[in-house]
Amino acid sequence: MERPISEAYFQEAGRHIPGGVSSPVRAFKAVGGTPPYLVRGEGAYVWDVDGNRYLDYVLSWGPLILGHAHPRVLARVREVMEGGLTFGAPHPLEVALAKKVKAAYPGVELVRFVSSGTEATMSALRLARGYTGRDLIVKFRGNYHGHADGLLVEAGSGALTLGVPSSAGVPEAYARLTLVLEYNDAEGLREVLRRRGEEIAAIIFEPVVGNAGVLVPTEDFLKALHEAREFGVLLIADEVMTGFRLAFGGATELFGLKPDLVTLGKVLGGGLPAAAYGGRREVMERVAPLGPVYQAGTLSGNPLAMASGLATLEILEADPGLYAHLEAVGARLEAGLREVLTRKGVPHTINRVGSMLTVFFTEGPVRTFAEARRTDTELFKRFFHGLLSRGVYWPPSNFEAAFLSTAHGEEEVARTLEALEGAL
Ligand SMILES: Cc1ncc(COP(=O)(O)O)c(C=O)c1O
Ligand SMILES: N[C@H](C=O)CCC(=O)O
Repeated sequence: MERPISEAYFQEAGRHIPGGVSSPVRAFKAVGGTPPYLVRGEGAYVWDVDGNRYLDYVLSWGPLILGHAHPRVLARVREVMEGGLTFGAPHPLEVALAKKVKAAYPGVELVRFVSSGTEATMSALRLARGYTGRDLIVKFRGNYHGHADGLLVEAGSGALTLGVPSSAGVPEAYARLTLVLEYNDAEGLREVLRRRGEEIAAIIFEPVVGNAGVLVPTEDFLKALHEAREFGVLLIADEVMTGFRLAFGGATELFGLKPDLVTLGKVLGGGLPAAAYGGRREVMERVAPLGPVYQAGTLSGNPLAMASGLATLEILEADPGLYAHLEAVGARLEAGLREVLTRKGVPHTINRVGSMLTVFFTEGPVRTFAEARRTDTELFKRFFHGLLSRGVYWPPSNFEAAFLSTAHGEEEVARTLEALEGAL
């Protein structure tokens, strides 16, 4: 598969944009080679400028749960666009989308829209600090919550892939306010709560981790997280990746979580930049203009993003069978990958929840960040390029989740397994 036009663009981009990309994970640093310049998508497939077609498991890193260019989503965006792009004023679609969020997350009494997951988590933490009057926060090793200072401490995703999990430019004094614990270490968490619980404003966590590859929470870990509330600590479920993906009510619904605040993004915007944070009225009433915690955004609640998000959520809400489809196709893909890798004698562990999946190239179990790092990244590179050259676009790092959309089905699973056989 040749990509001369993508290669020329990437070379030129490097002269104008750091690393040639607008977000580091796109640069293929973990796997080498040139990223395809994607210019068109339809359903489960994307096309690059060179005319190559790929089966897409990146799906813009999660938002496109209905696949690319869903006709009803595009139609709604077009219709709203005709009236203008943005007003910087309240818009009826914000009200409609807020109601949808509340229907999906019964614990959310008030919700504020922002434009990225980073803004959502950053704002939720500011709110938690403003509400509790405490400074410390807790996060987990290998979890990624966007690139706000204080959250870029032992972070997952691109930060982990590029080996800079604790970013330069984050003042040490600031990083010291972030306590980093092991994901799935319930006893470690309990111990910290006993010692410092009364200084901690909030615990932020990925309910199913996607940013160290997929890690599934243990029951005891989820229990320990909820015990934090006995110390007056706010629990923030970062559902930017899992929200509306694992179920309509995300991981909160799937695992029966009771967070004080939830952060959302990705699927919420249906492919345009929308994100949100929300929770109990008493906490959310501290946000300006009701309360003293300031947070604002020129394009927050942008009508186009509200329209694509609303159209996406309406489709998901109207047909619960879509989640059953994602689960069935996910299970089929998982079983097929396992069968091929086992038959070829490749050591592996597959972690999957619904439509999020990672193949780690190590014996399992893989429940923690340390276990995830045991994956054979050299083997992953060959897996990735073996698939890419056969027209299957897998996330270009082992520390990411592959996503399915409702447009993925039996045919796509078969195509993937065939590509894997060829690659191996
Ligand atoms: C769990 C989680 N939280 C927060 C973010 C940050 O979102 P964004 O990239 O929209 O800033 C991401 C993804 O980037 C994420 O996966
Ligand atoms: N893992 C990240 C978000 O979920 C990938 C997106 C990015 O950093 O560009």
